[in-house]
Amino acid sequence: MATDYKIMVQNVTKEYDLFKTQSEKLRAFFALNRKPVPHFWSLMGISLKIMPGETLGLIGVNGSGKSTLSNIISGIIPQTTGYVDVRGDTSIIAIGAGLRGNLTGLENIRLKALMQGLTNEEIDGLMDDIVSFADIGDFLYQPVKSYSSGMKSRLGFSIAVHVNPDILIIDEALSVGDDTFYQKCVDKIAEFKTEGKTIIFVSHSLKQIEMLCDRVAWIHYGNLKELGDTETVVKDYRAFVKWFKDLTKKEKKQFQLKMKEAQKAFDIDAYQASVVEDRKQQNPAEQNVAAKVKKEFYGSVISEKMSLGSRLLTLLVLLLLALTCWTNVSGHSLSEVVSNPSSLVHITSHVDHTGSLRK
Ligand SMILES: Nc1ncnc2c1ncn2[C@@H]1O[C@H](COP(=O)(O)OP(=O)(O)OP(=O)(O)O)[C@@H](O)[C@H]1O
Repeated sequence: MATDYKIMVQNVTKEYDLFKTQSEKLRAFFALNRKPVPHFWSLMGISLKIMPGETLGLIGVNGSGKSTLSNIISGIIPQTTGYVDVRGDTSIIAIGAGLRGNLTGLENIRLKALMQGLTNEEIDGLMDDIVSFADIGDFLYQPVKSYSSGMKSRLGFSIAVHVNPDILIIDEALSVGDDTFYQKCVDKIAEFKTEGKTIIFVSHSLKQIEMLCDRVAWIHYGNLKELGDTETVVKDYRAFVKWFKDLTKKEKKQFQLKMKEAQKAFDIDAYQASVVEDRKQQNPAEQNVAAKVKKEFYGSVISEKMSLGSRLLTLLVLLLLALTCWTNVSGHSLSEVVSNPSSLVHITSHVDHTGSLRK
């Protein structure tokens, strides 16, 4: 049944503005005439469903959008368009994901568990198990910023599997551990599978994918290239990797450039129009398709961009704030300044011998 899914992702896109510096970002924020900023579409319309108890693998070359998708599903970052329905609590394990560098391992355990909704008593009850699974010795009392990536992964994995999530998202976390820890994680994942939990498993290791996943989604430069049973998708992906490896250095560069250019040139309005057209063809009797699709695209997302009106309002508030501060410093009353703005340049306040501000 279509409603049986645990996770549904529909027409999900993710756009990044490519500012070179922070000051460029700030200038663009206050600019009233929007200069075109280079964009990059990390995801260009992903739709898929994940069933309860299923382990779905995410594969694809570096930068194809796997982490972006898993971060959107786990709620770490918002999508630009589209609908994401996650029916249950998620716990994401990526190398160091959600760990605070300045806090010790122990403090991180408590913080992450509290954020997952556990009480202090429940955390006390789990602490020994989490510590023993992570097995990082005295590093537990050190700030996480001093950890190696393997240690971060151990701690992150241990916390994530012990807070008992419905949905486990594992993003490359097994790639940095040693063999013993790797085996422990694989056993834990197998245990989760038998308990019927839903797992998203992101990995470059096709062997791990083949061993653990029921189905696989191949993400290819922001698109869902293939979704299907593990054997077929992994076979097709291997063929692509072989094809790519056989290219000359120049051809490889050209191919990558072409794919990245397509991600920069992606037209969200044209994509939306194509979704409307597909839907009309599939279901000619359906009414108000364009309006429905628009709602599905933007109904559940908060715009990350401010409208011109909001920017003008922010600018006005900041100016008023600056004026109030300056009026205060100048020692004049607000009504004086309003009736005679030039009084602002004549500061009447001074600091007396006790260090207090006097008018
Ligand atoms: N904050 C950001 N700003 C701009 N671009 C970003 C940002 N985060 C990710 N990207 C870009 O989005 C694309 C997808 O990145 P993502 O990390 O999802 O890929 P991935 O498939 O997980 O890669 P990998 O296998 O290397 O981990 C990349 O081209 C990346 O450079």
